[in-house]
Amino acid sequence: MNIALLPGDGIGPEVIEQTVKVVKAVGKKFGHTITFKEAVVGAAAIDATGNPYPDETHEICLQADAVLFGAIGDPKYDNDPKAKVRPEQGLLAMRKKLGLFSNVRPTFTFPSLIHKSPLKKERIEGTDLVFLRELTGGIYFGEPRGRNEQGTKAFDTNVYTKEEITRLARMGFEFAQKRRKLLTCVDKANVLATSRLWRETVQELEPEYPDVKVEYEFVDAVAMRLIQWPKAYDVLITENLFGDILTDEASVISGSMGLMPSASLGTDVKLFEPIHGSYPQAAGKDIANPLATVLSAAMMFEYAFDLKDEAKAISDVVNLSLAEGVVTEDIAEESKPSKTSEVGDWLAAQILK
Ligand SMILES: NC(=O)c1ccc[n+]([C@@H]2O[C@H](COP(=O)([O-])OP(=O)(O)OC[C@H]3O[C@@H](n4cnc5c(N)ncnc54)[C@H](O)[C@@H]3O)[C@@H](O)[C@H]2O)c1
Ligand SMILES: CC(C)[C@H](C(=O)O)[C@@H](O)C(=O)O
Ligand SMILES: [Mg+2]
Repeated sequence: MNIALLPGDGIGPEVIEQTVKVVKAVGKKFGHTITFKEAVVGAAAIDATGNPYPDETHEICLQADAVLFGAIGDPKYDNDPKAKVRPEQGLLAMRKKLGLFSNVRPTFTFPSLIHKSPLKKERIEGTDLVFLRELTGGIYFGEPRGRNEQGTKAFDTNVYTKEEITRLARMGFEFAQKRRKLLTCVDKANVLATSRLWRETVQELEPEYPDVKVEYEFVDAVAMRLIQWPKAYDVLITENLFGDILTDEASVISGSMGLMPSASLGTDVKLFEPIHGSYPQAAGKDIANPLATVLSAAMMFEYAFDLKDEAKAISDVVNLSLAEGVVTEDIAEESKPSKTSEVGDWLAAQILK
């Protein structure tokens, strides 16, 4: 297996480093030869080449069997709205050029962490839902975008084609068929033309999947119901921006942003990334939670290589680390939290035990 590593910025390199330890341990235990090739992306790539997603990085991704991505983003760009080149452009260009149209973002609870969520135990215990966030369309990419000549007016355009909606929705139906057979289409069809096309398209597909029950809900209502009664959901499909926002919200159910993994799937190579960002306040401090990225590697074994035992070996040791309290400060109890690097070492050692 040839894996491209894109650590990126902030805590990205630290969480990727721990994940590599875990992936290497899995390779050793199960007898896989795994090679890694590192490439720059984000602010690190701007510093090195002027381009947040250089051609060389793209080539390395295309040649890989899977990509592991850390995070991008740097306060020097976040605080300068006039910056012409931004790390986030690298992330978006990467998703677009690699054809990663579906970002699979599961939300689940960890038995030993239920009490870390600010939400009531009985509401969240047993939550098991998955968002399929459309990733290469919508307002993130629509044209025209920009400002008027005077710079006093700014605009973004939300665009979706039927084809873009159909391929994401079909994936949603297929996920639902393998799970609890409930699909929720999240939109704002009472206001937006794009959302009405989403609703219409999904309605047209319904007869092809008679075993799947489909519900249509407005995004504002889902924002509320998601934390009020998360167990009401199974598979949710939605556009790029709504999915971005709702999945950060959903991370509260599990207890920390540092826990939630994702898989970006599409037409070509598959990419695996935590849902969190570069958490600049923690960069270089060895305190960030590496588990979202480690669990993204579990998704890699499952989705890219169809190796379920290897994926389970990772999720099992993650659960063990949580139960035994070998965790970073965001989820640690009063006892001394472990460092990012200590969690990585512990997980790798456990896998090889
Ligand atoms: N996919 C990505 O690369 C991605 C995603 C989101 C944000 N960003 C970028 O990251 C930068 C920071 O953005 P932000 O502060 O809004 O989001 P963020 O996800 O980096 O951090 C938000 C908060 O979540 C928590 N958190 C995030 N990751 C954690 C981890 N591994 N362990 C423990 N706690 C964690 C922290 O409390 C943090 O303050 C920005 O430049 C933004 O553009 C990148
Ligand atoms: C950094 C940003 C462009 C990105 C997004 O909005 O997709 C992030 O929030 C994410 O969730 O991966
Ligand atoms: Mg986000």
